[in-house]
Amino acid sequence: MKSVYCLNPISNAGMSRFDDTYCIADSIENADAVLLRSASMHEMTLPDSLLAIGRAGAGVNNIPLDSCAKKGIVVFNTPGANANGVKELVIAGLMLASRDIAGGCHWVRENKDDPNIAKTAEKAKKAFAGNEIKGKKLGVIGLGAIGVLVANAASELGMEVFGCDPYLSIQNAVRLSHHITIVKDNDEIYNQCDYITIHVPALDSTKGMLNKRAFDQMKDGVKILNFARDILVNDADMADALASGKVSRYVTDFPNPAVVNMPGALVLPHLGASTEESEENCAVMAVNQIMDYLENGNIENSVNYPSCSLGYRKKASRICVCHYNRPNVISQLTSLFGEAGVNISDMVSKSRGEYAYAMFDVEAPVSDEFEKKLEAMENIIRIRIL
Ligand SMILES: NC(=O)C1=CN([C@@H]2O[C@H](COP(=O)(O)OP(=O)(O)OC[C@H]3O[C@@H](n4cnc5c(N)ncnc54)[C@H](O)[C@@H]3O)[C@@H](O)[C@H]2O)C=CC1
Ligand SMILES: O=C(O)C(=O)COP(=O)(O)O
Repeated sequence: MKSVYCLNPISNAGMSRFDDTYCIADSIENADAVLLRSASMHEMTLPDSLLAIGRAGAGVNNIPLDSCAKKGIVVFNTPGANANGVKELVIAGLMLASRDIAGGCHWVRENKDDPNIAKTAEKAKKAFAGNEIKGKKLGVIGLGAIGVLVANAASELGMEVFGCDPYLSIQNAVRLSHHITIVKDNDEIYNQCDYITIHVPALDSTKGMLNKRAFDQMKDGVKILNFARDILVNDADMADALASGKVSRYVTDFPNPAVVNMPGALVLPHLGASTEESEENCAVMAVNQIMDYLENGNIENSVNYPSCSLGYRKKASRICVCHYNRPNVISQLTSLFGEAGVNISDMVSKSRGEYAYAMFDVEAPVSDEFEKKLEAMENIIRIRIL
């Protein structure tokens, strides 16, 4: 029986795919797999039993990817599965930044006991007037699953859209509307856009990228949207930019003690992916990937190991090897197979940075002694015999 532990509630659309060879554990101890959304795993002690982590979502800055790789724990995410949910909220964010919808609603609530509210509203409304987004320039930083959808939707709404992504993938490039202007660096976006929305992962290289240097290049009164991660924006510099009027609105999906106290900031409680549809899509994708890894050893959409597949397991045994990406590992493995008289009927080997993964289908079951020999080899992180 394989044991799965959930650190966050995961949609039943995904959980119901687990058959009776799985149990949902109430502790991480002895778990084979963990499923989660935004819970942080950085301070957790992970059991030796843990083989896989499935992030039902895109961002993986809540998971210690490298220390997991070193323990042979494969971490998966669900690319694109919640992108439409986020796109729709970003479009709402553009409206919230342009029209004082929040201020207007607040005024109505505050005046709810006024019997003449209909008449008073007609006088009060001028305080909440705004601008239209049509014809304005939008800069999209990061043209991944979400950025492309936001760029295309904003263009459909009549905005002039500029996008920047130094690592733009071919798949995303072909999804991008031909109305979008691709620029070479973010400075071109900072210089000319009325609205800027950021859709990059939280990495050491992107942390604090929207800072004083960036704000100084922007147009006065620029509106910033952050539905990616709070640490992408330098909060102290944002507070100054809002106070000086350089930034006229900051719409963010990430409350923290600094941002909730900034006048001009409109803060949502991380709602981007909180739609029934996104929760279902992410859960189904995460569970499918975890089941395929636990049952067949196949890796799809991992963020710390390469993609690697031999399809469904049909032979007597499948040997799956997490190892360091160093010379000679595969030849040493295949020599050991040869010495033990184990015939390989199919194999695949892939690498990703410092780590690599290999799978061997063999004709006959292998002994415990053979497994121990494989485990004892240099540069081997984990051996799994299925
Ligand atoms: N508010 C919410 O609920 C959600 C937030 N997110 C956040 O949004 C981020 C993006 O999500 P997806 O679009 O699905 O991911 P993705 O991986 O499809 O796209 C990220 C894009 O950023 C690009 N990129 C990386 N560094 C860059 C840089 N310095 N400048 C410009 N582009 C750069 C990459 O090349 C990639 O195309 C996630 O990492 C996550 O932090 C994702 C889903 C929900
Ligand atoms: O997928 C992401 O990166 C998100 O930020 C969504 O997070 P959530 O699953 O809503 O906790």
